Amino acid sequence: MDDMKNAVIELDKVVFGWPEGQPVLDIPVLNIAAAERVFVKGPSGSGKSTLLNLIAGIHTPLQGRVCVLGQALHSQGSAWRDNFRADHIGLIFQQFNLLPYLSVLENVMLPCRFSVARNARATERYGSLENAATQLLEHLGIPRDSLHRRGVTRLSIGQQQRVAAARALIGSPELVIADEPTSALDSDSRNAFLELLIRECDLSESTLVFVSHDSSLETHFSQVISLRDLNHAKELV
Ligand SMILES: Nc1ncnc2c1ncn2[C@@H]1O[C@H](COP(=O)(O)OP(=O)(O)OP(=O)(O)O)[C@@H](O)[C@H]1O
Repeated sequence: MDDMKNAVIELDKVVFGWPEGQPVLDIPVLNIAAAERVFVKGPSGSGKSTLLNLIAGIHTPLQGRVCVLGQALHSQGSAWRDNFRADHIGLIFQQFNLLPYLSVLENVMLPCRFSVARNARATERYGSLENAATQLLEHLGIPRDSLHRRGVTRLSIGQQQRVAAARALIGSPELVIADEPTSALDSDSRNAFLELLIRECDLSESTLVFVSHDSSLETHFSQVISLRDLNHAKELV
């Protein structure tokens, strides 16, 4: 029971399938505790992104319970889940999803425009939103002045990925979810990026759930989940 109290993510008898298809996920149980660094691995098509989308409340299950930070996402409507995600979850996507018409700083500050709670946490910790974004970018290796006011399209892929990480981390969300954010990088850059990401998650006490098909990254994490083992959906086993 103590584990459950401490759980940031709890999945119970979760089944998810696309309309008119067989279930792609059938997960009897998954508990992830606060402050864990979780690596989710599995072959292409095994449902890694789908699992992340369930945890983020982007999708809801056909059956079962998905609880995040003690909230039952499966029984809430999409507007509630959108607000919950904005307040509590930082997302890093494979394609980064930065807004091309905004500067680096504006992209990083964006989540705080949609969440009073994250805005308040960022401002409290760093004095102002702009200072929060500036500090985070510097921690992640994007130096001030030269780059911060630039449009994001004028950055390298590695730099864009760090901007995406700063955007996910601003306002210290309790949960950071990253979907293959290192796939465009060489292995040295992957390791350097991961070390920075984990250090920042430690500083903001965020739980990290990180998906990759690159098993060499496993050593950075406190918990490794294999979708082959976790997922009982028949066609994927
Ligand atoms: N929008 C969609 N509509 C229908 N089927 C989908 C959709 N998105 C994904 N799928 C299917 O769901 C299954 C799981 O996909 P998912 O993207 O979660 O896998 P993944 O493990 O993240 O793959 P990859 O490593 O290639 O990104 C796959 O069979 C995929 O074809």
